[in-house]
Amino acid sequence: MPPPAGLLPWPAPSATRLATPTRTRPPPRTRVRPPPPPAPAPPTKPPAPAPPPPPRLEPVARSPAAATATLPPITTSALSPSSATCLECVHFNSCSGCTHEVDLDKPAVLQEVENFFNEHGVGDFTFSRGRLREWRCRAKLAIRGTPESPLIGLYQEGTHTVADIPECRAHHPSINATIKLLRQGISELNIQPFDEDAGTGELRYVQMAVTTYNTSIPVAKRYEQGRVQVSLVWNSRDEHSQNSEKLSLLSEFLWRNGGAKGTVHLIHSIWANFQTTASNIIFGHKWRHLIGEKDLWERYGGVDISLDPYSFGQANTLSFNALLHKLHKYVPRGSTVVDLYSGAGVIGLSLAASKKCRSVKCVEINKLSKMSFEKSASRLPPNLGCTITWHNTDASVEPVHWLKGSSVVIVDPPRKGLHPSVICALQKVALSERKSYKAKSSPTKVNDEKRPWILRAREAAVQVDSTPLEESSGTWPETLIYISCGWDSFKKDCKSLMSSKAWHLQDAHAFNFFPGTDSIEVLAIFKRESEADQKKRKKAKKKKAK
Ligand SMILES: C[S@@+](CC[C@H](N)C(=O)[O-])C[C@H]1O[C@@H](n2cnc3c(N)ncnc32)[C@H](O)[C@@H]1O
Repeated sequence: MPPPAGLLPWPAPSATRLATPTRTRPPPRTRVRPPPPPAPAPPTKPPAPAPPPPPRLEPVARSPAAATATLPPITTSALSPSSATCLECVHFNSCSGCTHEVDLDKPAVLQEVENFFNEHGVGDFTFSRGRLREWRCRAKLAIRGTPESPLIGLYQEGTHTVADIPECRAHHPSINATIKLLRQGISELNIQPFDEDAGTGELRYVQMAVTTYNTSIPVAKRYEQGRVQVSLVWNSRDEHSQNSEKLSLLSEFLWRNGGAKGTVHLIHSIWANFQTTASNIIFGHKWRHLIGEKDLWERYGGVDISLDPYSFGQANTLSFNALLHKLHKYVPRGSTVVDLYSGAGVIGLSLAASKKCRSVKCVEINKLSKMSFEKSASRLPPNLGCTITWHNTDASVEPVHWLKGSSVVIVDPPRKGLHPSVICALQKVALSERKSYKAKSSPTKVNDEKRPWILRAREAAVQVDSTPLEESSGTWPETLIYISCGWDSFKKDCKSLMSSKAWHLQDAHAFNFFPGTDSIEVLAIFKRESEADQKKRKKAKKKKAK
């Protein structure tokens, strides 16, 4: 996945960090700026009126529904005029969030990605350019400076100096509007921004997450009018600490001016997180819901998904929906699915609802995602006939256990890619050793289970629906769907998976999840190679060699 949120990497299970940009954002690159305009030719006739400035938004703002249902992917050969593809952000020089100012519709890595897939036999690779500005629906921002002049933004390249970014072109407009209100509140209420060196101050970070799912307005307006779940990271132990009065005042200020009764209803809800450690870790363990609706709902892959502020959420809502739309096509109806690195189970739940899956197992290391999973599962249509489970465990420990009984495996790991043990398990179950795995590990009786981590995962599991899971079936994955935000790690993992001839790459698509950066999101579909397939391939190769 991604360049950091507000340009951070995927949050680690219990400790999300706003590390310096060199660690958390895409690797620094030479900044790409538009070439200077050519010198004007001597006028031969009266000059034409100056062209209008490029629109702030793309000509047609794509609604979430449009992104998921109707629009075909825009391939690299259908690029729009360059005027609409520039960043034009006043913060480009000081902010480390974006590395590219031009050609936002073609991340620099795209050509390499396309070549890689072509070389590996993928004929119909597609690239979906998505929305180029105002795409970021989740941001984590540091708050520094003084009450009179607060700085709300990202660290400058390689430093802990915060660049103030009120006019960020990547942020959803509601995030920028909320930042403006927050700045006003900090000044009016004399809130002390955090001082990292001294460890003093009150407000350390803010996380903003936009929901674009508001059924009381027409679909076409939902994206533009998204509302923000604001999480204030407060430098105290809890809500009873000395300075907590100011936290209440600040949240009341925000709600009065941007909440349900404000002139514009901008803010969905306000949360507090309490964090006092001297480290870079953004969030502490205590969360409190302060004002507004407690649950934030978004529509992903055709289902309602609840995302608590401590659960992982994708930054680019529209592009993620486009990816899900594509992904669903590769999952046969009636599949048994395992969703490794599942977060709150968005992918698994959406498949359970739309593909009549017989079972869906979600495996996630962050125990805090469990509540979001449960809430989302409670909104699935009744009588799906699918057993859906969510397990709080490390996917890299005994991964074969999770692959057993599934016809489709989905992996969506953090940027560093798959753990070697997961790659190894995927290779083994697809090759001859799968026979011995069958013999060794099925059917597993709960009573006989000696592995404490498996037992812990089972204890922490949530099961929806009462249909018994067909764990004992001898099924092993035939399809592997790999979603990646880390191109370099993906290439490495892809080569490992294919090197053993266990899997072959069938299809691949890329999505412009992070315009303005050199990161790209990849959806790759692998199929297990049967012995017959292998023989056929070898035969064809020999024939070609002759
Ligand atoms: C890129 S996110 C994908 C989340 C989910 N697929 C989604 O789209 O919402 C990666 C997820 O993997 C989880 N994760 C990281 N390491 C893990 C591990 N070793 N085992 C299981 N989950 C892990 C993270 O907590 C995070 O939720």
